[in-house]
Amino acid sequence: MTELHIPAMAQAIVAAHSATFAPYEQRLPPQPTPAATRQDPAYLAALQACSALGFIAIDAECLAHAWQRQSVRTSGFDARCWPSDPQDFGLAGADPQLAFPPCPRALGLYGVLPTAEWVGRMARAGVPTVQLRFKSDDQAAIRREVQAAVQAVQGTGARLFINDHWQAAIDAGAYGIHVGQEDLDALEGAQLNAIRASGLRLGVSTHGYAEMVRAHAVQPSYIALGAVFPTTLKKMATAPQGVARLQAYVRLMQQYPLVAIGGIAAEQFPAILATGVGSIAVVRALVNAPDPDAAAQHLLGLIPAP
Ligand SMILES: Cc1ncc(COP(=O)(O)OP(=O)(O)O)c(N)n1
Ligand SMILES: Cc1nc(C(=O)O)sc1CCOP(=O)(O)O
Ligand SMILES: [Mg+2]
Repeated sequence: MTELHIPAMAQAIVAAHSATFAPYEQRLPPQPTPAATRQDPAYLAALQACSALGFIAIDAECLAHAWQRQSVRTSGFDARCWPSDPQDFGLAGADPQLAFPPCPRALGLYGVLPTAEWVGRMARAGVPTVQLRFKSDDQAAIRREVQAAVQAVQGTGARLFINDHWQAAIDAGAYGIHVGQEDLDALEGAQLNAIRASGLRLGVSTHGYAEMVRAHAVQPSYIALGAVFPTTLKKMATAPQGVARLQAYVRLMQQYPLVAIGGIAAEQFPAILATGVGSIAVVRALVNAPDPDAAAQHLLGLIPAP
């Protein structure tokens, strides 16, 4: 394959996959093709094509490398074959010594909740996985809220993850910790080792291919995939991924328990579950519901119990 073929190869990829990513393509406009970091034809074609399909630069780069590795591994370039083999993304060969403790593949309905009171209420309603997402800089208030959340789930059987405040979570004996990419960047190696040594499970947020690869480097207990749909809860740095991308991520990340998050309401549960994720995380679908306990019962009826 010579450089003359690269535009044709890129067009073949776009032609084969634009229908798959079409429902959200309108929201994800073509991106500029980033500067190439290598010269292999499959890599160059995929870099152009994935940018045209709306993948941001870091994800187009990641996909282009995977497409190149796939072409070498299968001894040929096949535009129809969207990369989904972990080894093509450098995701194979986990080190069990460095992995965080496992959690169930299916975490079921996952309530992400602003206070310990909400955590207790939803745990008592039967939500099997809950997270305290308490945003504050007041260390004393954080410790109080985390301890109250740990107490609030006692006797309910709910698994409690603490968002962001990992030291308070360890000290209070929560089930696990959830961190985002920026939280991960801010953690020093010794701090990550301290979380691992604590025995708490670790969940990590991701918003595309590059972040999934980054998350894999720490071998967390689960990986969250978001934001699937637009959310008004917080300002997102990346566009909503849509169900087609979620499906592609689930195919690739089968080695992890997977949680879908972002703008998900009852109507979308069947489509999200059909992708194969084991858990759906929601905030507003519970917290903003006119009757949160009834909303929890409704959502619990839509998702298999873990
Ligand atoms: C289950 C789950 N997924 C993603 C997030 C988002 O975490 P993060 O990126 O750290 O952002 P903040 O929640 O801290 O604003 C989450 N909390 N839970
Ligand atoms: C807290 C959070 N993190 C997201 C991510 O994609 O990382 S989306 C999100 C908000 C989810 O709230 P709702 O269910 O109300 O849309
Ligand atoms: Mg965070």
